Amino acid sequence: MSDDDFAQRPTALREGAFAGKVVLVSGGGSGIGRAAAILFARLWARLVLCGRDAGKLESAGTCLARLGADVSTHAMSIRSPEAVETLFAEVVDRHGGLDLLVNNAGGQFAQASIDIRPKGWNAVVDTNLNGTFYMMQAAARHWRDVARPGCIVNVVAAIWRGMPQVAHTCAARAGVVFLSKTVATEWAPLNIRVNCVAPGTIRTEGFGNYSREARASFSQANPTLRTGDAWDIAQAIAYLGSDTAGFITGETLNVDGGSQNWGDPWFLGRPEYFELNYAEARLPENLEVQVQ
Ligand SMILES: CCCCCCC/C=C/C(=O)SCCNC(=O)CCNC(=O)[C@H](O)C(C)(C)COP(=O)(O)OP(=O)(O)OC[C@H]1O[C@@H](n2cnc3c(N)ncnc32)[C@H](O)[C@@H]1OP(=O)(O)O
Ligand SMILES: NC(=O)C1=CN([C@@H]2O[C@H](COP(=O)(O)OP(=O)(O)OC[C@H]3O[C@@H](n4cnc5c(N)ncnc54)[C@H](OP(=O)(O)O)[C@@H]3O)[C@@H](O)[C@H]2O)C=CC1
Repeated sequence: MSDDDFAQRPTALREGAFAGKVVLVSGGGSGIGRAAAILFARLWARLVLCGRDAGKLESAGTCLARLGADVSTHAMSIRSPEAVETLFAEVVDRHGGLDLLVNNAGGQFAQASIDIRPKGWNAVVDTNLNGTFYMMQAAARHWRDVARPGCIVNVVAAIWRGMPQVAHTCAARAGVVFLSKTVATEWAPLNIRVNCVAPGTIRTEGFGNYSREARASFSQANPTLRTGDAWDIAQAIAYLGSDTAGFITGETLNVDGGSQNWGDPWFLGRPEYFELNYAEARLPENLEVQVQ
Protein backbone atom coordinates (compact mmCIF):
# COMPACT_ATOMS: atom_id res chain seq x y z
CA MET A 1 0.00 0.00 0.00
CA SER A 2 1.20 3.51 -0.79
CA ASP A 3 1.47 6.62 1.39
CA ASP A 4 -1.60 7.96 -0.44
CA ASP A 5 -3.60 4.85 0.48
CA PHE A 6 -2.66 5.28 4.14
CA ALA A 7 -3.52 8.97 3.98
CA GLN A 8 -7.10 8.10 2.96
CA ARG A 9 -7.91 4.71 4.41
CA PRO A 10 -10.79 4.83 6.93
CA THR A 11 -9.96 4.58 10.62
CA ALA A 12 -12.07 4.12 13.74
CA LEU A 13 -9.85 6.59 15.59
CA ARG A 14 -11.13 10.11 16.15
CA GLU A 15 -9.64 13.02 14.22
CA GLY A 16 -7.71 15.20 16.68
CA ALA A 17 -7.24 12.33 19.16
CA PHE A 18 -3.50 13.15 19.33
CA ALA A 19 -3.75 16.94 19.05
CA GLY A 20 -0.85 18.55 20.95
CA LYS A 21 0.86 15.16 21.53
CA VAL A 22 4.41 14.36 20.48
CA VAL A 23 4.82 10.80 19.13
CA LEU A 24 8.22 9.18 18.46
CA VAL A 25 8.20 6.26 15.99
CA SER A 26 11.41 4.26 15.60
CA GLY A 27 11.86 2.70 12.17
CA GLY A 28 9.38 5.31 10.93
CA GLY A 29 10.95 5.51 7.47
CA SER A 30 9.36 2.34 6.12
CA GLY A 31 6.67 -0.32 6.47
CA ILE A 32 4.67 -0.48 9.68
CA GLY A 33 6.43 2.51 11.26
CA ARG A 34 5.72 4.71 8.27
CA ALA A 35 2.04 3.70 8.14
CA ALA A 36 1.72 4.38 11.89
CA ALA A 37 3.35 7.79 11.47
CA ILE A 38 0.85 8.66 8.70
CA LEU A 39 -2.04 7.60 10.94
CA PHE A 40 -0.71 9.71 13.84
CA ALA A 41 -0.33 12.69 11.48
CA ARG A 42 -4.00 12.26 10.49
CA LEU A 43 -4.87 12.27 14.21
CA TRP A 44 -2.98 15.60 14.54
CA ALA A 45 0.11 14.39 16.42
CA ARG A 46 3.50 16.05 16.14
CA LEU A 47 5.96 13.44 14.94
CA VAL A 48 9.52 12.36 15.55
CA LEU A 49 10.94 9.64 13.28
CA CYS A 50 14.20 7.78 13.81
CA GLY A 51 16.02 5.04 11.92
CA ARG A 52 19.44 4.41 10.42
CA ASP A 53 18.75 5.44 6.83
CA ALA A 54 18.51 9.24 6.48
CA GLY A 55 17.06 8.95 2.96
CA LYS A 56 14.10 6.82 4.07
CA LEU A 57 13.42 9.18 6.97
CA GLU A 58 13.55 12.24 4.75
CA SER A 59 11.06 10.71 2.30
CA ALA A 60 8.68 9.82 5.15
CA GLY A 61 9.16 13.28 6.68
CA THR A 62 8.18 14.95 3.39
CA CYS A 63 5.03 12.81 3.20
CA LEU A 64 4.04 13.71 6.78
CA ALA A 65 4.70 17.41 6.25
CA ARG A 66 2.37 17.24 3.22
CA LEU A 67 -0.31 15.96 5.60
CA GLY A 68 0.27 19.04 7.75
CA ALA A 69 2.32 17.40 10.54
CA ASP A 70 5.12 19.09 12.45
CA VAL A 71 7.84 16.45 11.99
CA SER A 72 11.53 15.99 12.76
CA THR A 73 13.73 13.13 11.55
CA HIS A 74 16.80 11.74 13.28
CA ALA A 75 19.23 9.28 11.67
CA MET A 76 20.65 7.06 14.41
CA SER A 77 20.82 3.45 15.60
CA ILE A 78 18.79 2.34 18.60
CA ARG A 79 21.64 -0.10 19.33
CA SER A 80 23.80 2.75 20.62
CA PRO A 81 22.82 3.96 24.13
CA GLU A 82 24.72 7.20 23.45
CA ALA A 83 22.78 7.79 20.22
CA VAL A 84 19.52 7.15 22.09
CA GLU A 85 20.49 9.71 24.74
CA THR A 86 21.31 12.27 22.04
CA LEU A 87 18.00 11.53 20.29
CA PHE A 88 15.98 12.24 23.45
CA ALA A 89 17.90 15.48 24.09
CA GLU A 90 17.11 16.56 20.51
CA VAL A 91 13.42 15.65 20.90
CA VAL A 92 13.07 17.69 24.09
CA ASP A 93 14.94 20.58 22.50
CA ARG A 94 12.88 20.54 19.28
CA HIS A 95 9.41 19.54 20.56
CA GLY A 96 9.53 20.39 24.28
CA GLY A 97 8.90 16.78 25.39
CA LEU A 98 7.40 13.44 24.40
CA ASP A 99 4.00 11.79 25.00
CA LEU A 100 4.16 8.44 23.20
CA LEU A 101 7.06 6.20 22.20
CA VAL A 102 6.44 3.57 19.50
CA ASN A 103 9.31 1.08 19.46
CA ASN A 104 8.88 -0.38 15.98
CA ALA A 105 12.49 -0.58 14.75
CA GLY A 106 13.71 -4.13 14.40
CA GLY A 107 14.43 -7.02 12.12
CA GLN A 108 16.32 -10.25 11.69
CA PHE A 109 17.77 -12.59 9.10
CA ALA A 110 16.62 -16.15 8.48
CA GLN A 111 18.98 -18.91 9.55
CA ALA A 112 18.70 -22.31 11.22
CA SER A 113 19.53 -21.75 14.89
CA ILE A 114 22.18 -24.47 14.79
CA ASP A 115 24.18 -22.33 12.34
CA ILE A 116 23.76 -18.83 13.86
CA ARG A 117 27.15 -17.31 14.74
CA PRO A 118 27.70 -15.13 17.83
CA LYS A 119 27.99 -11.94 15.79
CA GLY A 120 24.67 -12.58 14.06
CA TRP A 121 22.92 -13.59 17.29
CA ASN A 122 24.23 -10.48 19.01
CA ALA A 123 23.25 -8.19 16.11
CA VAL A 124 19.62 -9.32 16.28
CA VAL A 125 19.34 -9.36 20.08
CA ASP A 126 21.10 -6.00 20.29
CA THR A 127 18.60 -4.43 17.90
CA ASN A 128 15.35 -6.01 19.00
CA LEU A 129 15.86 -6.37 22.76
CA ASN A 130 18.69 -4.10 23.89
CA GLY A 131 17.86 -1.22 21.54
CA THR A 132 14.20 -1.37 22.54
CA PHE A 133 15.19 -1.28 26.22
CA TYR A 134 17.48 1.75 25.74
CA MET A 135 14.59 3.62 24.11
CA MET A 136 12.09 2.59 26.80
CA GLN A 137 14.43 3.57 29.62
CA ALA A 138 15.28 6.95 28.06
CA ALA A 139 11.57 7.71 27.64
CA ALA A 140 10.74 6.68 31.23
CA ARG A 141 13.59 8.80 32.62
CA HIS A 142 12.30 11.77 30.64
CA TRP A 143 8.75 11.36 31.97
CA ARG A 144 10.01 10.84 35.52
CA ASP A 145 12.20 13.96 35.34
CA VAL A 146 9.46 16.23 34.00
CA ALA A 147 6.72 14.58 36.09
CA ARG A 148 4.47 13.96 33.08
CA PRO A 149 2.53 10.82 32.11
CA GLY A 150 3.82 8.72 29.25
CA CYS A 151 2.98 5.74 27.09
CA ILE A 152 5.02 3.10 25.25
CA VAL A 153 3.90 0.69 22.52
CA ASN A 154 6.42 -1.97 21.51
CA VAL A 155 6.04 -3.79 18.20
CA VAL A 156 7.07 -7.42 18.74
CA ALA A 157 5.88 -10.50 16.77
CA ALA A 158 3.39 -13.35 17.17
CA ILE A 159 5.94 -15.64 18.80
CA TRP A 160 3.63 -17.86 20.81
CA ARG A 161 4.44 -21.20 19.16
CA GLY A 162 8.12 -20.37 18.67
CA MET A 163 9.61 -19.13 15.39
CA PRO A 164 11.72 -21.79 13.67
CA GLN A 165 14.53 -20.35 11.49
CA VAL A 166 14.55 -17.00 13.35
CA ALA A 167 15.30 -18.13 16.90
CA HIS A 168 17.27 -14.97 17.72
CA THR A 169 14.36 -12.65 17.02
CA CYS A 170 11.90 -14.97 18.80
CA ALA A 171 14.07 -14.88 21.92
CA ALA A 172 14.49 -11.11 21.71
CA ARG A 173 10.75 -10.46 21.20
CA ALA A 174 9.85 -12.76 24.09
CA GLY A 175 12.27 -10.66 26.14
CA VAL A 176 10.49 -7.46 25.12
CA VAL A 177 7.07 -8.90 26.00
CA PHE A 178 8.18 -9.79 29.54
CA LEU A 179 10.23 -6.63 29.92
CA SER A 180 7.05 -4.73 29.06
CA LYS A 181 4.95 -6.64 31.60
CA THR A 182 7.62 -5.96 34.22
CA VAL A 183 8.02 -2.22 33.70
CA ALA A 184 4.27 -1.78 33.24
CA THR A 185 4.18 -2.46 36.99
CA GLU A 186 7.42 -0.71 37.95
CA TRP A 187 6.52 2.45 36.06
CA ALA A 188 2.81 2.58 36.93
CA PRO A 189 3.59 4.99 39.82
CA LEU A 190 5.12 7.29 37.19
CA ASN A 191 1.84 7.18 35.24
CA ILE A 192 3.47 5.34 32.35
CA ARG A 193 1.57 2.67 30.42
CA VAL A 194 3.50 -0.01 28.50
CA ASN A 195 1.96 -2.40 25.95
CA CYS A 196 2.96 -4.48 22.93
CA VAL A 197 1.46 -5.17 19.53
CA ALA A 198 2.35 -8.59 18.09
CA PRO A 199 1.98 -8.68 14.30
CA GLY A 200 1.60 -11.88 12.33
CA THR A 201 2.77 -11.82 8.73
CA ILE A 202 2.31 -8.28 7.45
CA ARG A 203 3.34 -7.44 3.90
CA THR A 204 5.78 -4.55 3.97
CA GLU A 205 9.09 -3.60 2.37
CA GLY A 206 10.59 -5.93 5.01
CA PHE A 207 9.28 -8.97 3.09
CA GLY A 208 11.96 -8.18 0.50
CA ASN A 209 14.50 -9.75 2.89
CA TYR A 210 12.98 -13.20 2.38
CA SER A 211 12.85 -15.70 -0.50
CA ARG A 212 9.81 -16.27 -2.68
CA GLU A 213 9.18 -19.58 -0.95
CA ALA A 214 9.32 -17.93 2.48
CA ARG A 215 6.94 -15.19 1.37
CA ALA A 216 4.54 -17.80 0.01
CA SER A 217 4.50 -19.45 3.44
CA PHE A 218 3.84 -16.06 5.07
CA SER A 219 0.56 -15.73 3.15
CA GLN A 220 -0.58 -19.20 4.29
CA ALA A 221 0.54 -18.78 7.90
CA ASN A 222 -2.83 -18.19 9.55
CA PRO A 223 -6.45 -19.36 9.13
CA THR A 224 -7.38 -16.38 6.92
CA LEU A 225 -4.83 -17.61 4.35
CA ARG A 226 -3.64 -14.07 3.67
CA THR A 227 -1.17 -11.55 5.01
CA GLY A 228 -2.15 -8.45 6.94
CA ASP A 229 -1.03 -4.97 5.98
CA ALA A 230 0.73 -2.14 7.77
CA TRP A 231 -2.56 -0.32 8.40
CA ASP A 232 -3.81 -3.25 10.51
CA ILE A 233 -0.82 -2.79 12.79
CA ALA A 234 -0.84 1.01 12.70
CA GLN A 235 -4.40 1.10 14.04
CA ALA A 236 -3.57 -1.29 16.90
CA ILE A 237 -0.56 0.87 17.81
CA ALA A 238 -2.62 4.05 17.78
CA TYR A 239 -5.39 2.45 19.85
CA LEU A 240 -3.00 1.26 22.58
CA GLY A 241 -1.20 4.62 22.47
CA SER A 242 -4.41 6.61 22.85
CA ASP A 243 -6.31 7.70 25.95
CA THR A 244 -9.06 5.27 24.92
CA ALA A 245 -6.74 2.49 26.12
CA GLY A 246 -6.02 4.32 29.38
CA PHE A 247 -6.84 1.27 31.55
CA ILE A 248 -4.68 -1.14 29.52
CA THR A 249 -1.08 -1.77 30.55
CA GLY A 250 1.29 -4.75 30.46
CA GLU A 251 -0.81 -6.26 27.64
CA THR A 252 0.10 -7.70 24.24
CA LEU A 253 -2.41 -7.30 21.42
CA ASN A 254 -2.05 -9.93 18.70
CA VAL A 255 -2.87 -8.73 15.19
CA ASP A 256 -2.10 -11.90 13.34
CA GLY A 257 -5.10 -13.34 11.52
CA GLY A 258 -5.23 -16.13 14.12
CA SER A 259 -1.67 -17.44 13.61
CA GLN A 260 -1.53 -18.37 17.30
CA ASN A 261 -3.99 -21.14 16.55
CA TRP A 262 -3.03 -22.39 13.11
CA GLY A 263 -0.42 -21.87 10.40
CA ASP A 264 3.34 -21.91 10.16
CA PRO A 265 5.59 -19.36 8.48
CA TRP A 266 8.91 -20.78 7.26
CA PHE A 267 11.54 -18.10 6.86
CA LEU A 268 13.82 -20.40 4.84
CA GLY A 269 11.10 -22.59 3.32
CA ARG A 270 9.45 -25.64 4.87
CA PRO A 271 11.91 -28.44 5.65
CA GLU A 272 11.10 -31.77 3.97
CA TYR A 273 10.60 -33.34 7.41
CA PHE A 274 7.49 -31.18 7.92
CA GLU A 275 5.89 -31.82 4.51
CA LEU A 276 2.46 -33.35 5.07
CA ASN A 277 1.42 -36.20 2.80
CA TYR A 278 -1.88 -37.71 3.92
CA ALA A 279 -2.19 -39.91 0.81
CA GLU A 280 1.04 -41.75 1.57
CA ALA A 281 0.64 -41.75 5.36
CA ARG A 282 0.93 -45.20 6.98
CA LEU A 283 -1.86 -45.66 9.49
CA PRO A 284 -1.80 -48.02 12.47
CA GLU A 285 -3.78 -51.20 11.78
CA ASN A 286 -6.60 -50.41 14.20
CA LEU A 287 -7.11 -46.89 12.74
CA GLU A 288 -7.18 -48.32 9.21
CA VAL A 289 -10.14 -50.52 10.30
CA GLN A 290 -12.05 -47.60 11.84
CA VAL A 291 -11.64 -45.48 8.71
CA GLN A 292 -13.12 -48.25 6.49
C1 LIG B 1 3.32 -15.88 12.87
C2 LIG B 1 4.24 -14.75 13.16
C3 LIG B 1 5.17 -14.43 12.08
C4 LIG B 1 5.82 -13.15 12.22
C5 LIG B 1 6.96 -12.85 11.26
C6 LIG B 1 6.64 -12.83 9.83
C7 LIG B 1 7.59 -12.21 8.89
C8 LIG B 1 8.47 -11.18 9.44
C9 LIG B 1 8.83 -10.19 8.69
C10 LIG B 1 9.65 -9.11 9.22
O1 LIG B 1 10.15 -9.06 10.31
S1 LIG B 1 9.76 -7.85 8.17
C11 LIG B 1 11.01 -6.75 8.92
C12 LIG B 1 12.12 -7.12 8.18
N1 LIG B 1 13.28 -6.28 8.28
C13 LIG B 1 14.35 -6.94 8.59
O2 LIG B 1 14.32 -8.10 8.94
C14 LIG B 1 15.63 -6.21 8.50
C15 LIG B 1 16.64 -7.02 7.74
N2 LIG B 1 17.77 -7.44 8.52
C16 LIG B 1 18.75 -6.60 8.88
O3 LIG B 1 18.70 -5.41 8.66
C17 LIG B 1 19.95 -7.22 9.54
O4 LIG B 1 19.99 -8.59 9.28
C18 LIG B 1 20.02 -7.05 11.08
C19 LIG B 1 19.23 -8.13 11.72
C20 LIG B 1 19.39 -5.76 11.55
C21 LIG B 1 21.51 -7.10 11.50
O5 LIG B 1 22.13 -5.95 10.98
P1 LIG B 1 23.70 -5.58 11.21
O6 LIG B 1 23.97 -4.46 10.28
O7 LIG B 1 24.09 -5.42 12.59
O8 LIG B 1 24.38 -6.87 10.90
P2 LIG B 1 25.27 -7.28 9.72
O9 LIG B 1 26.57 -6.52 9.81
O10 LIG B 1 24.49 -7.20 8.46
O11 LIG B 1 25.53 -8.78 10.11
C22 LIG B 1 26.09 -9.13 11.40
C23 LIG B 1 26.19 -10.63 11.45
O12 LIG B 1 24.88 -11.18 11.37
C24 LIG B 1 24.95 -12.39 10.59
N3 LIG B 1 24.09 -12.24 9.43
C25 LIG B 1 23.55 -11.08 8.94
N4 LIG B 1 22.77 -11.32 7.89
C26 LIG B 1 22.79 -12.65 7.68
C27 LIG B 1 22.17 -13.53 6.75
N5 LIG B 1 21.35 -13.05 5.79
N6 LIG B 1 22.42 -14.84 6.84
C28 LIG B 1 23.23 -15.33 7.80
N7 LIG B 1 23.87 -14.55 8.73
C29 LIG B 1 23.64 -13.24 8.66
C30 LIG B 1 26.38 -12.60 10.26
O13 LIG B 1 26.99 -13.35 11.28
C31 LIG B 1 26.92 -11.21 10.26
O14 LIG B 1 28.30 -11.11 10.51
P3 LIG B 1 29.33 -11.22 9.28
O15 LIG B 1 29.27 -12.62 8.83
O16 LIG B 1 28.84 -10.26 8.21
O17 LIG B 1 30.66 -10.82 9.84
N1 LIG C 1 6.25 -7.37 8.47
C1 LIG C 1 6.00 -8.39 9.28
O1 LIG C 1 5.43 -9.42 8.87
C2 LIG C 1 6.39 -8.32 10.69
C3 LIG C 1 7.17 -7.32 11.21
N2 LIG C 1 7.51 -7.32 12.51
C4 LIG C 1 8.33 -6.26 13.08
O2 LIG C 1 7.70 -5.02 12.85
C5 LIG C 1 8.70 -3.98 12.78
C6 LIG C 1 8.55 -3.21 11.50
O3 LIG C 1 8.80 -4.09 10.41
P1 LIG C 1 8.40 -3.79 8.90
O4 LIG C 1 7.80 -2.46 8.79
O5 LIG C 1 7.68 -4.97 8.39
O6 LIG C 1 9.82 -3.84 8.19
P2 LIG C 1 10.88 -2.71 7.82
O7 LIG C 1 12.12 -3.44 7.47
O8 LIG C 1 10.27 -1.80 6.80
O9 LIG C 1 11.03 -1.89 9.15
C7 LIG C 1 12.06 -2.05 10.08
C8 LIG C 1 12.50 -0.67 10.48
O10 LIG C 1 13.43 -0.77 11.55
C9 LIG C 1 14.43 0.19 11.35
N3 LIG C 1 15.65 -0.25 12.03
C10 LIG C 1 16.24 -1.48 11.96
N4 LIG C 1 17.34 -1.53 12.73
C11 LIG C 1 17.44 -0.31 13.32
C12 LIG C 1 18.36 0.26 14.23
N5 LIG C 1 19.41 -0.42 14.69
N6 LIG C 1 18.16 1.55 14.63
C13 LIG C 1 17.10 2.26 14.18
N7 LIG C 1 16.21 1.78 13.30
C14 LIG C 1 16.36 0.51 12.87
C15 LIG C 1 14.60 0.26 9.85
O11 LIG C 1 15.06 1.54 9.46
P3 LIG C 1 16.51 1.80 8.81
O12 LIG C 1 16.65 0.79 7.72
O13 LIG C 1 16.42 3.21 8.39
O14 LIG C 1 17.43 1.60 9.94
C16 LIG C 1 13.17 0.06 9.34
O15 LIG C 1 12.53 1.30 9.11
C17 LIG C 1 10.04 -4.71 12.90
O16 LIG C 1 10.44 -4.72 14.25
C18 LIG C 1 9.67 -6.10 12.42
O17 LIG C 1 10.61 -7.08 12.77
C19 LIG C 1 7.07 -8.29 13.38
C20 LIG C 1 6.30 -9.31 12.92
C21 LIG C 1 5.91 -9.41 11.55
